[in-house]
Order: sequence, then structure tokens, then C-alpha cells
Amino acid sequence: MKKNFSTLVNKNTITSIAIGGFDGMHAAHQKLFEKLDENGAILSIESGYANLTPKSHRQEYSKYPIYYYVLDNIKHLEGREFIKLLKEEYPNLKKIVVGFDFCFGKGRKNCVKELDELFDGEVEVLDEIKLDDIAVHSRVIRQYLKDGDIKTANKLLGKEYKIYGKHIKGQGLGAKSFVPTINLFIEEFLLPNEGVYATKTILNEKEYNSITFLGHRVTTDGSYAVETHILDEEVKNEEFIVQVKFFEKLRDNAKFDSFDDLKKQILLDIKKANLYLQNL
Ligand SMILES: Cc1cc2nc3c(=O)[nH]c(=O)nc-3n(C[C@H](O)[C@H](O)[C@H](O)COP(=O)(O)O)c2cc1C
Ligand SMILES: Nc1ncnc2c1ncn2[C@@H]1O[C@H](COP(=O)(O)OP(=O)(O)O)[C@@H](O)[C@H]1O
Repeated sequence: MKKNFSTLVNKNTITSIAIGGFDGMHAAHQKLFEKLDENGAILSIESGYANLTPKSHRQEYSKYPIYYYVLDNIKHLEGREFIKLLKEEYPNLKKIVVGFDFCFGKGRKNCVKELDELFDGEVEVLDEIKLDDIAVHSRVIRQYLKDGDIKTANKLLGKEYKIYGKHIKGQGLGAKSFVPTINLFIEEFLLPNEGVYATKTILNEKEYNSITFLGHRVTTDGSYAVETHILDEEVKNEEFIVQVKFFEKLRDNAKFDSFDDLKKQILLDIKKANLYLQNL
């Protein structure tokens, strides 16, 4: 995980900023960052809803330092006061980059026109960025993930959707009756819908092809689980923090009449995942 280094960068050196929520650090956000100069910074306004790239993971996706502001602490400011705050915080600020739908100040009364009027430097506003006619927004990406359409979500993200989890103890059934899995406890990250996915799993900075099941284990104890099986290799995971990148949904969750039937299906899933990941 890349450490947040904004605390190491003196705000006096910052000459350009991009402002927004930036959950996902998706393809449109990256287009905004391209407009920053070498002394650029990202101002991330925390609304508390981020679940694609929770705050502690956002720095991983940009070389620019990220400064966080809690929305509840600034939303009472009138537009003019918000701009004043920016000028005080970043005394050498010359340029602000935002997207077409950026609004600010109490009641979100001010948008790009007012930004241009109130800020005495350069304001660059990007038109709505679309990919294959789909507008790139974090809410749109969340919906594709909830629908299990990983391919489209990844296209809009500009990278594979990745979650971080904590390795926890499973039912102890996997290695005995099915295949060995790393059971994960996920906090903060949005999970794609229930089913089986072709994934890559990062353990101790090494990336392995893997298959991941998310959902209620309707065939066994019925509880909700996130489990990853590493393909092709026997690994003894000693890592507490595990990263999983999603590539493709292979099938929906299902209830099987016997453990044997589930095991047969899991072996088929593994073949499919291998084929998919080897042909990337
Ligand atoms: C590739 C894969 C697919 C799975 N598919 C299903 C499924 O469709 N339905 C289900 O009830 N459980 C499914 N499971 C979960 C198994 O029930 C689970 O791995 C087993 O209960 C072992 O759990 P444990 O690791 O906690 O011991 C799947 C697991 C894997 C690895
Ligand atoms: N598809 C897009 N095209 C252009 N600008 C965008 C787009 N999505 C977000 N932005 C801009 O990026 C910044 C962060 O926006 P944010 O509201 O966090 O994104 P999202 O719409 O994905 O939730 C804002 O300045 C916003 O106007």
C-alpha cells in the first residue's frame, strides 16, 4: 500500500489542485489529474460514502499528494468563504481543475460558473467524460459492480477493481471437502454481487491467479463469506492483509444437493478461471 505522503508536502508549494470526492480514482478522475502541473495536489472531500477506494487506499492511485477535507466540516461555508479557505491553505494556488458537475459552498449553490467568478486564477473545467458512451462516475461503477459486470466496471475504473481484506478463520471445510481457501473479512469496500469470480490475489506483494467466491454458503452453513482459492500453487498464507483484484464473473451463487455436486462444480469453475486468466 502506498503511504499517504500529503503530510510531507508543504502546502505552500502547491500551485494547482483538482477538487472532488474521488471515490474510485477512476478514469475520469485520472483525466482531471492530467491537467495538474508538477506541483499539483488532489483535494478529496470526504462525504463518508466512499467504498470503491476508501480514504486510506486512495493515494495508491496517484502520484499527486492527496489532502482530505471532511464535508461536514466545510459544507456550512458560503462559496466565497470556501475559495478564501483554499487561498489561505494554498497561498501559491494558480489553477483549479474540476469536472462539469462540480458544485460547492453551502447548499451546493455555487457551480463552475461561480468558481470562475470567485477564483482569481485559472479554472479548467472538463466536459463529462464517457467511455463507449457510458458516463464515468463512481455511482455508475458501483451499479456495475452490484450487477456483477466487472468488465464494464473495470473499463470505467481504468484498472481492475481491487479490495483489501483481513485473513480470518473459515469453517475448516474447504481443504477437507472442497478446495483450500483464504477466508476474508472485508470492511469499507463495496463487494460485487454473490457469485464466483476470476481474480488475482496479492499476498506479500506477490500476485497469484485465483478464484473467489462471494456470498452466502447456501450449500454448507448459510453464512456470508468471501473466500479465495489460489490456482496452481500451494500457498501457506501468513499475511493478514490480502488484496483481491476482480477480472470476470464466472457464475452466480448456487445451492447444491450434496457436497460432491458442489465440489464437481468448483473444479469446473477452476478450469474456467484458469482458462480466462491464462488468456488475458
Ligand atoms: C470456487 C468456489 C465456488 C463456490 N461456490 C459455492 C456455491 O455456489 N454455493 C455455496 O454454497 N458455496 C460455494 N462455495 C463455498 C464453499 O461452500 C466453501 O468453500 C466451503 O463451505 C468451505 O468453507 P471454509 O473455507 O470456510 O471451510 C464456493 C467456494 C469456492 C472456492
Ligand atoms: N465523468 C466525468 N467527467 C468529467 N469530470 C468528472 C467526471 N466524473 C467526475 N468528474 C469530476 O471529478 C471530480 C470528482 O468528482 P466526484 O463527484 O468525486 O466523481 P463521481 O462523479 O465519480 O462521484 C469533480 O470535479 C467532478 O466534477
